[in-house]
Amino acid sequence: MLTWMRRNRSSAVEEAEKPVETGPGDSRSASDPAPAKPLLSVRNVERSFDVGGQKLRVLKGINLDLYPGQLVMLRGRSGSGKTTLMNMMGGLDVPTAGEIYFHGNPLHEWNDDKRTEVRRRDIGFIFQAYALMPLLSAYENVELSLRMANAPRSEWKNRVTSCLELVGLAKRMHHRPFELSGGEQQRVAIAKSMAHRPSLLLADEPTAELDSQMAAQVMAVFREIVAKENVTICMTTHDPTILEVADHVYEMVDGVFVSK
Ligand SMILES: Nc1ncnc2c1ncn2[C@@H]1O[C@H](COP(=O)(O)OP(=O)(O)OP(=O)(O)O)[C@@H](O)[C@H]1O
Repeated sequence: MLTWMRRNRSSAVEEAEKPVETGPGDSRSASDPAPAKPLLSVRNVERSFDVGGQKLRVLKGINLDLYPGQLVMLRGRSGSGKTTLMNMMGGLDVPTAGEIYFHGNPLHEWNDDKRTEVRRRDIGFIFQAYALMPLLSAYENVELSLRMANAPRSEWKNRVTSCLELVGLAKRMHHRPFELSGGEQQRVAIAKSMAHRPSLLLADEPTAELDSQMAAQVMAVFREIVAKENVTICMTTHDPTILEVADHVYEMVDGVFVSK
């Protein structure tokens, strides 16, 4: 219950948490608010796997900060290490070396149970394949995520309805996945991933299965969620046509970030 209420922030707080743009022309005075703290920080992260007795170095010293209210993209060739990094940002895996802080907490030091708890409460995942329950309607799929997050039952109806409205599916609420297009199914998956009010949404190739028009709709929904829900979205993509929607793009080549 507390968790649920904690995420219902006032708009004043949301404004205060937005990142402050700084740059060469920035003329912030002493009275201006301090820059926002990162929601998630990745510091010198490395990840290796043992493959057939050999050490395979996949991530070779990654640094990244995600701020509240940002849409960030990771771009790179297949095999460059994007999913490996996302798995660690979401607490599904831990680095071989380096540190990951989520809300200032050392995710890299936490055991599996503690990371699972944070994941359930405060992180949402969106995958390339939509991960919906086939026999449940769009409404029931989204409701399921509130049940699993132990949100109070009295909140379910309003929250499910508003999430499905936000992704533009108010009129498709009672359709089951097979009665929806790929783009609509992905938008249900987005509504499902954000219903419990996570502060971070991680999306691995969310537009890979979609045509360009459906991909554009999904990206418009992402921008809307970032603006209205005070959530940070980090997604991977191969698609150069959607990069302009991002606040920041990290380009990954062979386990390191390179400047574009
Ligand atoms: N558990 C694992 N054990 C061994 N090797 C792994 C493991 N996970 C990932 N790898 C290897 O790490 C490399 C990077 O994989 P990763 O899935 O992170 O790339 P990616 O950039 O997300 O690729 P794609 O765009 O195709 O999804 C690949 O060579 C992969 O085979």
